[in-house]
Amino acid sequence: MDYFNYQDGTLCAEQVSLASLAKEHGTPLYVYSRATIERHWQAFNVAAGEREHLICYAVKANSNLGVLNLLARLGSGFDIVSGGELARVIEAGGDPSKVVFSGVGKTADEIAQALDAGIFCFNVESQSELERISEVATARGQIAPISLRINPDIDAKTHPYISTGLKENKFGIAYEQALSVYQTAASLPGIEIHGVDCHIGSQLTELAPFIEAVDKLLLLIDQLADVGISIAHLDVGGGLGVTYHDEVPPAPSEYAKVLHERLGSRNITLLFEPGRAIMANAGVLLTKVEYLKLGQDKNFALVDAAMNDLIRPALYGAWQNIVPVQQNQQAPEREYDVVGPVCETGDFLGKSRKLAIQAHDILAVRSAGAYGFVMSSNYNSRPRAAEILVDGEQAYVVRERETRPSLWLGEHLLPS
Ligand SMILES: Cc1ncc(COP(=O)(O)O)c(C=O)c1O
Ligand SMILES: N[C@@H](CCCC[NH3+])C(=O)O
Repeated sequence: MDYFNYQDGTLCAEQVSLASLAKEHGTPLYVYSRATIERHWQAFNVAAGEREHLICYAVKANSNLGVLNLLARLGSGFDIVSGGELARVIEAGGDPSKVVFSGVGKTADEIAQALDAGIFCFNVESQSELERISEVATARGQIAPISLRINPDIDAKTHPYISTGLKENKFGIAYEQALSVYQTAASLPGIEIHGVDCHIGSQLTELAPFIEAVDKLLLLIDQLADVGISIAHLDVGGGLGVTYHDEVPPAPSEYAKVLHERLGSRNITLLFEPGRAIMANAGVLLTKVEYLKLGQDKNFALVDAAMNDLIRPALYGAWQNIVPVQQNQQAPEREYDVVGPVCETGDFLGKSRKLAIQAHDILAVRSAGAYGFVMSSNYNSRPRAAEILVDGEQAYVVRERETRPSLWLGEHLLPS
């Protein structure tokens, strides 16, 4: 079931018409559905079943405070990659003791901040980071709970920019070195070994790479047991794909089923770090058609959202569905490139889309809830969009549109 559907010819988020939201709040506008977010999170929670587990939502996918608060209320954990994300989780009412801290470049300040907050686990990405965490913890009289992020050298079969589990990628500790780095970890004063972690990439649409990775990690866990290092949790990362176009990714239940089969009767807590699978199809980006530009070879629909609002099409050549929020009976159907006003040829939201539209119509870019607003920028001095969270018949502004003055807040002219 899709909570974004047409009711009387108008696309709605739950019970709220997107046309009316665009009218009231202006465009570009991000709109999220609470029911969808909750359903997607529960799909993981139910799939994890009776086994001890923690779902650590990947904050990077969408770090809006309203969204984080919603997930915190469900009892979610969080996967963070910066001190800023930790601060947002805490501000939103998230429980720091359910936070895992990933990322290849944690600074000493961020490590200290996470230790003080009492996070669940550091996902350590190199031996040098491990040593630094030990030093920071020891200096503060603390012990850091850690897992090592292992790079299993597996092809996730996704876009190269979001593939993270190959030897050539900067992420994690090489599988061959894992045992020896764990032994170093066991000898360091500020470190307590809790888990094994991996994350091989994002937007995976097949189970095979996940299974291959887990099998390698279970082998490692057995080798660790042989040298007296016991592992309490296995963090399988995020990465489960979604349907943007015609992909058919496995459901969380299918994914969890194979994990349960692999884990069998092992006494091990299972951690997931889903981001996209929870948020992508829980959000849309609304944009208004400003002009139609008809040409001999190409037609352009110039809209008021651009690559600064949603960079996925420009950055990865990503395809996201673009639909009118209201059927336009008057306009002829034509093929358009849907482009923004930014001065770059790469500034497009979609190419060769068949649409029956005219100026002032509102379009919805679907599947925009993950890696949408969070990757937006002020390029071309464009203010960032507002964000709305719909809950049944109610719509809440969870972030106000940037006003022009906020674009130069904190900037200074040279003294005269
Ligand atoms: C360490 C880590 N965990 C979780 C995620 C979330 O991934 P996804 O949004 O594909 O679920 C990412 C991003 O790819 C990541 O780098
Ligand atoms: N930003 C990427 C996903 C990045 C995953 C982060 N590790 C996307 O939009 O698909």
